[in-house]
Amino acid sequence: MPEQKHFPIASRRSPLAMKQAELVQAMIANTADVDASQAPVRDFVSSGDKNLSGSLAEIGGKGLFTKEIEEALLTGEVRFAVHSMKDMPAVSPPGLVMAAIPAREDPRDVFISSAAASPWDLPQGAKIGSASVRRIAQVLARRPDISAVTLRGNVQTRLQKLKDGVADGTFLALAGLNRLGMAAKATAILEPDDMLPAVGQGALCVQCREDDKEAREIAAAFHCSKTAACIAIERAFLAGLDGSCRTPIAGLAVIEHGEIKFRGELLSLDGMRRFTVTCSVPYTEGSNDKAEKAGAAAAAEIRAEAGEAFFEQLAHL
Ligand SMILES: NCc1[nH]cc(CCC(=O)O)c1CC(=O)O
Repeated sequence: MPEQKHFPIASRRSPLAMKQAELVQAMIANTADVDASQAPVRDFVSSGDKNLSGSLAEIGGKGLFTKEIEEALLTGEVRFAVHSMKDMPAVSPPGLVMAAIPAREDPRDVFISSAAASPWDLPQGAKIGSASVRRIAQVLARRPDISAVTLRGNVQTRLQKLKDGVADGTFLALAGLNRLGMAAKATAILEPDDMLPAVGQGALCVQCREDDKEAREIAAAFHCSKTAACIAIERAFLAGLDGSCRTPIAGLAVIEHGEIKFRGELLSLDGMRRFTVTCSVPYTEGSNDKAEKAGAAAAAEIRAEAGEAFFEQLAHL
């Protein structure tokens, strides 16, 4: 009798996370000698999802959304886990690997509001709702008159809170809206020059146990090496700066004419100080060494410009 293949996929329970896991389930079914029923999606409630009060920074930051799922991978309860790349901590926990980075969705942010066509057109003293220190700092940098309230929860919850009048506008990743078929909810798509996205935004991470050769081989078939090169430079930049979600950090790499072009940004929480760096390196398929070095160098450049006092101040908040 042939061996029964079983490749359960772990996901967070939110509608977006489940949708992302289903996308990966289809990739697995497409590439491997496995059908979807052999790769069921299992949902996990993370401590990040249970705790909807306060900002991400207050309740413990990155890692909060991935811990339970990583444990299930390590025990063998699941063979794959699907995460949003931007929620991944800078370092992989021991025993686990990023087995695949599928092709990236649109990395841009969107603005949602019934009060203005863009965040820059909001009335004087308007209130934005967000839990992202990056988005808040980026708005404050241009509109110091605007105030921010914490707005968390999944896409649906946030849209409802906006309707309830909790804030005059909010921001979401276009990738999430696209995957949920909800892009029509966007009032405006923000170009990276206007709002540089979070590192990893729009990309997924398919995680496996390091010693699970069979699962890793399946994942390799839907790995996108161009996306991975962009993620390599972005995450090296993030790691070189701090890596937590308490710091307003943005970064985006794109590949154009064989070059990886990167822009990174560091802001103070109030948006009053803003440091930008750009760099480019040749794209080499299959090797991300140069990309990683360039991301680390970009971080070092910004660190030197901002000065260590800038980081010490953040650490004491
Ligand atoms: N921080 C939560 C989170 N993690 C990933 C996404 C969106 C999907 C993506 O960036 O791939 C979101 C929601 C949002 O920022 O709107």
